[in-house]
Amino acid sequence: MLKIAVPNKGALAESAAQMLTEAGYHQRRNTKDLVTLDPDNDVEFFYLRPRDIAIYVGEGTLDVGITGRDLLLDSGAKAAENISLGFGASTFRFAAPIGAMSSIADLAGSRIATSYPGIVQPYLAERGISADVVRLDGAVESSVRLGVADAIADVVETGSTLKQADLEVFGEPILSSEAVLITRRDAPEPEGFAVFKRRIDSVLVARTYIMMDYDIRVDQVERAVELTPGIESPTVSPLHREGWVAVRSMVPRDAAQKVMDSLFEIGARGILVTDILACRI
Ligand SMILES: Nc1ncnc2c1ncn2[C@@H]1O[C@H](COP(=O)(O)OP(=O)(O)OP(=O)(O)O)[C@@H](O)[C@H]1O
Ligand SMILES: O=P(O)(O)OC[C@H]1O[C@H](OP(=O)(O)OP(=O)(O)O)[C@H](O)[C@@H]1O
Ligand SMILES: [Mg+2]
Repeated sequence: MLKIAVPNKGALAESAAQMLTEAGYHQRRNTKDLVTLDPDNDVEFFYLRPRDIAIYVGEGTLDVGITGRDLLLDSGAKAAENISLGFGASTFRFAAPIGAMSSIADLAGSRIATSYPGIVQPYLAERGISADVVRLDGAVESSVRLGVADAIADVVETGSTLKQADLEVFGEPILSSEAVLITRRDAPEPEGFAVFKRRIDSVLVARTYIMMDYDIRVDQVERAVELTPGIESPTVSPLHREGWVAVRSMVPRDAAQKVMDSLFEIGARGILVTDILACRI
């Protein structure tokens, strides 16, 4: 049975559970549940702190995990990223009081508060910057005002927490993070992982693409198909009306409106877009 670690709370928990539900897995009913068995799919889910998930997977106690790329790197665990999951996006950045620092060289000799010393320490060492890293559990933005640090390195999503603390980012982003699927590094693929991965891949495809149907004159099919090449190749079916065909093709969701405009301009009619609920590509 495949053992899968899922964030029990925090920024990634809800989206992870949603993705697993879309992939056809049974998720816990109560947010206090620690474990859920899904015997129909031969998997077991363990709800853990996102920060601890890479440790369990790296040790081989659990086969697969969903966590943040930043948490994976910070842990130093023997786990590797398998697929990025397209949610929980954030950047990891240095910040300091407005006007105080403008490049990472300004960090030399300073105190830097962070919950991610496993990322910050090697980052500074590689650049030959010597600074004191102060490890805090959370609410790192308050540390400068409270006098325990001169700068911070933390997760930034909207930037509103930094703003509230009168801090501003400086230097290049240390890292771009998002939720990732992880497995043990340098280990054989766990039994059942291929099916699990295919199901997750399918959710990603179903979210990224829509299905587009339209009718077009035969003499315009080649131009239309260039606009909607699909993944393999579009389906072209005859229509009862002489000289016309029906085309069905998958189109990236974010391009759908533009593609419809272009199709309409070359004479396509009855252009319909539908969501893909599930798929195997
Ligand atoms: N707005 C956000 N705030 C915090 N983390 C975010 C945000 N957006 C995405 N993430 C990602 O979520 C993960 C951190 O999750 P979470 O905040 O639950 O962990 P934590 O900070 O260690 O735990 P907690 O906040 O419960 O103490 C990281 O991978 C981070 O990049
Ligand atoms: O850029 P923003 O949209 O403001 O989001 C980033 C903030 O959110 C997170 O904190 P979280 O709520 O996880 O609390 P924590 O600091 O206690 O972990 C993160 O640590 C930042 O503080
Ligand atoms: Mg947090």
